[in-house]
Amino acid sequence: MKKYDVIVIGSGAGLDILDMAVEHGMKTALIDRGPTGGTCLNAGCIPSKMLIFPADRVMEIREASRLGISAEVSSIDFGAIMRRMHQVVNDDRAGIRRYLENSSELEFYDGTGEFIAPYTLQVGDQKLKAEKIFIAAGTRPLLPPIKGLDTVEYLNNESLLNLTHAPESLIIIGGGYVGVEFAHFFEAMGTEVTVLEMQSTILPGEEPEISEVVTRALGARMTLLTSAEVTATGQAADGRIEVSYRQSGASDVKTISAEKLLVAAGRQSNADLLKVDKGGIKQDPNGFINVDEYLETNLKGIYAVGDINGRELFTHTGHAEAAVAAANGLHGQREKMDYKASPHAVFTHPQVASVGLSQSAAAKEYKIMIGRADYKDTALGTAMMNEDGFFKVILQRETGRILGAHVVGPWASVLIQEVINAMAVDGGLNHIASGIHIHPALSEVVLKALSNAVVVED
Ligand SMILES: Cc1cc2nc3c(=O)[nH]c(=O)nc-3n(C[C@H](O)[C@H](O)[C@H](O)COP(=O)(O)OP(=O)(O)OC[C@H]3O[C@@H](n4cnc5c(N)ncnc54)[C@H](O)[C@@H]3O)c2cc1C
Ligand SMILES: NC(=O)c1ccc[n+]([C@@H]2O[C@H](COP(=O)([O-])OP(=O)(O)OC[C@H]3O[C@@H](n4cnc5c(N)ncnc54)[C@H](O)[C@@H]3O)[C@@H](O)[C@H]2O)c1
Repeated sequence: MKKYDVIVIGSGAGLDILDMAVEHGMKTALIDRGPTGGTCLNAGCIPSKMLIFPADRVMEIREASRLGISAEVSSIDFGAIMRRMHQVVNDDRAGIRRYLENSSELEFYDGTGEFIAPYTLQVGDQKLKAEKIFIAAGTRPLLPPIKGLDTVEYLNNESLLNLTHAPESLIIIGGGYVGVEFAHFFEAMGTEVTVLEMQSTILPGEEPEISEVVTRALGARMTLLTSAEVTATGQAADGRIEVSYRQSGASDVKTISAEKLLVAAGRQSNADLLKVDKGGIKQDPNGFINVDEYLETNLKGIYAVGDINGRELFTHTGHAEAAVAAANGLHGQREKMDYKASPHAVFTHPQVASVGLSQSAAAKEYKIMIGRADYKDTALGTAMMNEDGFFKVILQRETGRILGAHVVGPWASVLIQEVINAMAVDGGLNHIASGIHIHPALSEVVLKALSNAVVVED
């Protein structure tokens, strides 16, 4: 049995904690089954955005005609786009691996860890023990209960990265984050795309008016079927994938087919691979690890951060949680994880970004004011001839504190940042307005939305 001060499981957000433990001279082990660097680097944020950036350029070229520029995409080297993505991912992964394998300050266990008792893990034939354990073992693609799915060759966010040509047609199950980001990418690459979403709208977690804008924009480029639950899949003799779905209210089942199928139906916790139940660690009914506001599990000294605690499945949140868990677990502090200004962005076309409460959630808890400005209300938005983009803020009526903000349109993920910063310090209009805004920049839409805030009657 090898004894450590600290064991970290997972090389995504877990690496932050590993670094801090090593910096403090603690005897530290990392267990990771790979690919090194975790989901974000290998099959999530990085490869998807390496692909979406060229897709955004395709859309700029297609949309240039409304500015009087006549241009068209004459050809796309899909292979080159994929190779560039692999190069970036492989280089980064190799760099992390070199550090893990060569560092004399930590011990790297390259394999699947399993709890065999509280505070005790096994990797292969090695047994490890520590009083401080940080679980950052992430999630994997969820396989929805669809008849026949195990008999067809479907893609997920990992396997699609191995495509060498853009499929002629693609059906995507799920109109959430992964679904709408890859729908944008593949359509821009020339694929005929159909998205099936069982909720009544795509991006069901966003403000309804934001989902509407995205639906209009993507709907002009592809088929979007909402309230459509996929019930069965099969493979036709010619290799095409058949997908059967029922739309709510309809009694008949319809079947469509395509060259490829992408399953983008959510994520499943990796806590089962880690056998956390044998370690006495409690999970919720969906298998995510229960943590308190300090990110500690039911066992003292064992923390769970990132996707595996099921709170928010975003890289930036995982890193913020890692900082809190490290402060508590390594430095003996009592810091609570604060999600109030935890944002997200969806890199589809148009981009979506959001932070804090939705309008309906805010109205349940507070008396509110709403401010909205369209991109076209600003000089640059007018120059861009942007018709649909807007920025919405939700304020607490009595205090003017920002409770939430929601954006759809170009650079949404960047525009929202100043609101995130203001929210992090419980700020309002004054926090945003105290900085002079460059004219004529798109950031004026943020200031305009806040200045337009009006009382919403209960
Ligand atoms: C297609 C896609 C695009 C995304 N885009 C974005 C984005 O743009 N922005 C954003 O913020 N988020 C994005 N996300 C979400 C983001 O990737 C995740 O929230 C983040 O990677 C989770 O990090 P983590 O450290 O919790 O887990 P992971 O990065 O998944 O790391 C877990 C590690 O633990 C290892 N592991 C698991 N079980 C064991 C075990 N038993 N023993 C040893 N090792 C184990 C795994 O192999 C893995 O290396 C995206 C996700 C997907 C799927
Ligand atoms: N830009 C980003 O930050 C980003 C990008 C991609 C993924 N992510 C993270 O990864 C997570 C997983 O993404 P995701 O898109 O796989 O999950 P998701 O939960 O966002 O969306 C899955 C969708 O699939 C639908 N669905 C499930 N079963 C279905 C069926 N049988 N028929 C039709 N529709 C069905 C669900 O209703 C849901 O809307 C996200 O929640 C997010 O946290 C983040």
